[in-house]
Amino acid sequence: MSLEITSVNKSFCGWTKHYTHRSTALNCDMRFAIYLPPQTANGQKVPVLYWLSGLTCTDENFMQKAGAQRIAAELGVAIVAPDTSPRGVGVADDDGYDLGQGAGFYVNATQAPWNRHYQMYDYVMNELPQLIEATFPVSDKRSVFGHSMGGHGALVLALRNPDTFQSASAFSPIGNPVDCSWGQKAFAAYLGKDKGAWADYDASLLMRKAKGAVPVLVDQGEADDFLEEQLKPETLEASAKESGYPLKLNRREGYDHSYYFIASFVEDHLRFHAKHLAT
Ligand SMILES: N[C@@H](CCC(=O)N[C@@H](CS)C(=O)NCC(=O)O)C(=O)O
Repeated sequence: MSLEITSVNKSFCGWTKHYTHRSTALNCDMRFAIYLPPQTANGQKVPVLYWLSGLTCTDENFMQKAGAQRIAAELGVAIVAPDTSPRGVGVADDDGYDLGQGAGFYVNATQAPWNRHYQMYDYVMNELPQLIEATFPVSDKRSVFGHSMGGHGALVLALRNPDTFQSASAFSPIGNPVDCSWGQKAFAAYLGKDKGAWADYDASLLMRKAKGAVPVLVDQGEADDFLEEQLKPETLEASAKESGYPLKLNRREGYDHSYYFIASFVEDHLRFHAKHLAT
C-alpha cells in the first residue's frame, strides 16, 4: 500500500503529519493528517480519535485551526483527520459547495456518476483505520468526532457500529439530514430518490431505535447561521429521549458555526473521549 508523507511539523512535543495514499475504497489518491502525541516516540501505542470535517474542508482545517494538539499531547491520544471526499481529475463533482468534491457526506454512493469514487463510509470505517493501525504506533481503541457534515458522519458511524467506537462527539452536527436541504440534496444524488436508503445515514432516525449505546457529546452554538434550517439538534434530542440514549447536548450562547467555536470547546471533547478510550 503506497503511503507518502507530504509534511511534518513538531507540535507540543509530538508531530502533525500529512500523508497521501492510494485508496482502494475511493478509487483515487487520498490525503489525511495525523497528530502523533509524544508518548509514541518510544513506540508506546496510543488510542485514536478520528475527526471528520465539514463541507468545503480538507485534511488541513482541523489541524490548523482547532488547537487540539496541546491537549492530545497531554492525554496521549492520536488524532486522524481525513479529507472530506475523493478528489481529482476524473472524480465526479458539482458546482455547489454542498455536493461532490469537499462534500462526501461519509456515505457509500449507490448512484452514477457518484458511485465510482464516493464510498466515504467504507473509507473512514474500514480502509483508513486499517491503514492507520498497520502503520503507526496506535492501539485498536477508536473514538470519533466531527463538525457539521462531519458531526453527522461521526454520529452515524458510532450509532451503526457500537462495538467499534468507545465514544462519539460532534460540533454543530447535521442532526436529521433526511429533513434539511443539505442532506436531501446530497442523499438524493448519492443514494437515489428512494428515501428508504437514507435512514441508514440519519443520526436522529438511528438514535431513535438504537440499542447499543456509545456515549455521545454534542456542542451547538446558538448563534450558528445554519442552526434552524440545517442542523436541527432538537430532533436529535427528541430521539435520545424516546430511546433513552446517553446523549449530552450543550447549547452555547453566542457561538457560531466556525472553528472559533470548535477551538473554544475542543478540550472538553478531547477529555470526554480520553476518559472513554481509557476504559
Ligand atoms: N457557506 C459556507 C459553508 C461552508 C462551511 O461553513 N463550512 C464549514 C463546515 S460546514 C467549515 O468548517 N469551513 C471551513 C473552515 O471554517 O475552516 C461556504 O460557502 O463556504
